[in-house]
Amino acid sequence: MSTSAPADPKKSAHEHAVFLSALQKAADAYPKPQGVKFSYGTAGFRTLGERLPSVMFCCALLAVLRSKKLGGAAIGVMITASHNPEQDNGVKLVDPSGEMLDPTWESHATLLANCTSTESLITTFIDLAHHLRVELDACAPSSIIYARDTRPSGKKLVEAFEAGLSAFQGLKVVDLGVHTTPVLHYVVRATNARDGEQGKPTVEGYYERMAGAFKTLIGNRGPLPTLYVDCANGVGAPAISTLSSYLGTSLPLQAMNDSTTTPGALNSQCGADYVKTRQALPPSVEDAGLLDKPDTRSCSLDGDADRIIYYYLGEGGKFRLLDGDKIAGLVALFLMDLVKKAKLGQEGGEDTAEVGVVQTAYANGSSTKYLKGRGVPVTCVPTGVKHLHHAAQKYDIGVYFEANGHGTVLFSPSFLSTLAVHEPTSPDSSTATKQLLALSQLINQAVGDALSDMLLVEVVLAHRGWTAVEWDAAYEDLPNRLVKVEVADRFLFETTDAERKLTSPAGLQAVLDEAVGKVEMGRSFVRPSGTEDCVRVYAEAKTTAGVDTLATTVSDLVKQYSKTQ
Ligand SMILES: CC(=O)N[C@H]1[C@@H](OP(=O)(O)O)O[C@H](CO)[C@@H](O)[C@@H]1O
Ligand SMILES: [Mg+2]
Repeated sequence: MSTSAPADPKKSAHEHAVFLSALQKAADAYPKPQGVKFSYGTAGFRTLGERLPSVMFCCALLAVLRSKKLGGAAIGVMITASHNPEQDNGVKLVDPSGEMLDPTWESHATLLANCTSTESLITTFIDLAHHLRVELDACAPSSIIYARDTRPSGKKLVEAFEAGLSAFQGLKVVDLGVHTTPVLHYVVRATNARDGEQGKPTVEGYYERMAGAFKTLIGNRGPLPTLYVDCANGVGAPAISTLSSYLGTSLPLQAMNDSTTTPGALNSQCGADYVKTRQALPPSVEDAGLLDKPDTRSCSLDGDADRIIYYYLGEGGKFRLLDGDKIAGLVALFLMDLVKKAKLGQEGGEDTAEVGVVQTAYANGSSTKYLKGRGVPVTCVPTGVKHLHHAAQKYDIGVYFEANGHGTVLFSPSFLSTLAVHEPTSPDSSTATKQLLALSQLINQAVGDALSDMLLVEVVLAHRGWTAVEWDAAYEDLPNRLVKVEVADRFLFETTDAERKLTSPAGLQAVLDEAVGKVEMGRSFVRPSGTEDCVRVYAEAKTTAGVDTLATTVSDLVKQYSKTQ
């Protein structure tokens, strides 16, 4: 197994035998359920919580392997199923930088999770370690940080995960307990950073850094009007309560849907996904009548608090959605103004930094037009945060958001170095430079984060002196529809051009183009979901009638072509 000669072969062989026996004993308690095929997708493993104990065990083995492979760097493990129903759960690994697991390791996770016996699991694991040239002995350091959300199945899944860890000697293990997904990503990133340059690697460090930067940015503009936060009855509820205590009076937060113990309440009739897909208020928020007061804004988090959607009631009590696209527009233009004011160029010249926005094909056409019309470079990438994150890293300041409210803003290391040594030539440029530095601390640099994004929106609104109404005035969304179509085999559907065109089934794209051409300002695309067993159809058009026709026509064509293959 080892490529280098062990110092004491006898001792080493003995240790290995002890390890194998411990692994076998632990694994026997977590057999793979029969008839289930697990797959590590965009968001890790995700299915009914009761099916996942064996997967959790495997994830412990893989996390240790990855940490040892990376010289003992801390690897994160998050147990959550985000916006999915309460009975679901899931698990994903987080790389040392706080980003999603390296995609080349996803197949290793799938391989381990599908082993049907303890023997095959152990053989597969040992072979994998050999193939990846990883030393499994206790001398090779390994460090794991894990957390879970509030789902009832979480506790048992943590036990299964810990059973996997227990087979190894000399691990450094940190159990953060019940926290949001972005907290876990932050702590992993900060733990692996040099000299605390990403903040203190603790939960307290996360809240302190964010709240401190917020107070700096708000200055004497506070206290802001109360913000109503729908917590989806998930882990966002305790997180909002903790954040509130750090914020003091600078931003009064009133939590709604904050019951984490009511059975079945999680993500039910509330939360960011509900609001975005239904384009309506959660019934509980409507009943509370809180938004009837003028200019009151509200937001919804998802079940693990990495997504956020804003909304308010406009003229005549009409529901108005402020989604990920609207957040990206608000934030990108604010950052561009700050970069300009900071005069980062030579001898007080103007901007040298590029602020870009990354979207997916789900971004509303009006948002893309709005950004491009204001000189903001826009990149379109396939669905999934890892694609957006990587594309955003190419800009000095990369703003990325999925329309559903998952996103963040990344500051490149070279841009941050420029800011750090910049010598402002005027009070305005000095203020803007300080504000950009504070923003880089406010905004989660590892992953989309509902709490940090919420504070970012509040900062921009306060600086602009805007309510939700002025923010919303940027552009009018084109009417749009998102439809799920159930087909026998969604993998028949293959895409190209950032998922905007189909290459299979043969001939379908040509008839789709024809259908789109018949509708004024029509746009539509079809792709297989990466997280659910369905094909998704997106359509938008100038009018509601047009978009309804287009969505129905395209869905019908999808059904028809899925049968003719
Ligand atoms: C249209 C849509 O909202 N798709 C979601 C959904 O992906 P699908 O591959 O479409 O199932 O879940 C992903 C993971 O949470 C998220 O990144 C993505 O935005
Ligand atoms: Mg989520």
